[in-house]
Amino acid sequence: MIDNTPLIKAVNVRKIYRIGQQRIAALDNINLSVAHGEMVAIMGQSGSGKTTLLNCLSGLDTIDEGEIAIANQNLRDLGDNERTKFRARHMGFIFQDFNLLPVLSAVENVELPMLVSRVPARRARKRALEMLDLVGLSQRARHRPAELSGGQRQRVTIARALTNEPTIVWADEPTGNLDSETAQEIIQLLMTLNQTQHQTFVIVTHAQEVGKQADRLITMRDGRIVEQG
Ligand SMILES: Nc1ncnc2c1ncn2[C@@H]1O[C@H](COP(=O)(O)OP(=O)(O)OP(=O)(O)O)[C@@H](O)[C@H]1O
Repeated sequence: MIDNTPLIKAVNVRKIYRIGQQRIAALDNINLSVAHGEMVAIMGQSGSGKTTLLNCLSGLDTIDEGEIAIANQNLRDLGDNERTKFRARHMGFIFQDFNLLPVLSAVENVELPMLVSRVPARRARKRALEMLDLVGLSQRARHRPAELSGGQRQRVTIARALTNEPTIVWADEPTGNLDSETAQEIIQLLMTLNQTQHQTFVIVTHAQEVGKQADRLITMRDGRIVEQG
């Protein structure tokens, strides 16, 4: 049977930040659906709510109104611990600043989420090496982050995000700390993973190139989606 349910569904989502008397509607009536295998870019000016949207969709942050369902699971129905487990099982994350552990080698960084999920050590090592191969870094498996270039570090982060075969990978400014040539390589890698592995990506970015190459571009302004091409 064909599964037509969207992988990500957000209905009338609002998120308010309160600082003293001030209320900021960081997300204002967001409605959004993302299908399995889509590559979606979220763009918009600084402060328009992109990171807030990513954090709310991924359950890192809570919402004030509306509903968010991921793979048919309403996030509201999960307690904190359950939400953490749900994230570990279904989601991978890529951030601008890589978030790699400096004392671990590339392969150890990549296998970490698997060891946390209690994958046996030998299997985790094998898969981590396969993932590093997939992102073109097999020759650097024993290097620590400080011994890698920015682009190579981001490849390690991407390999780590994909190890647990996540349903969705969220990326917040994945090329933000990279020069334009390296950024283009990373975008190309994400596109290839989207096409060959059918990996669903939701990417917050300022890079026009990502917006142009994604299946769909969502533009935000003042907490609202103003365009969903
Ligand atoms: N923890 C917080 N407390 C209060 N206000 C916040 C908080 N986080 C974000 N905001 C406000 O919410 C709005 C949306 O912020 P957000 O970080 O989502 O924007 P963004 O589009 O990701 O910006 P940038 O491109 O600069 O990263 C902004 O007005 C911001 O000042």
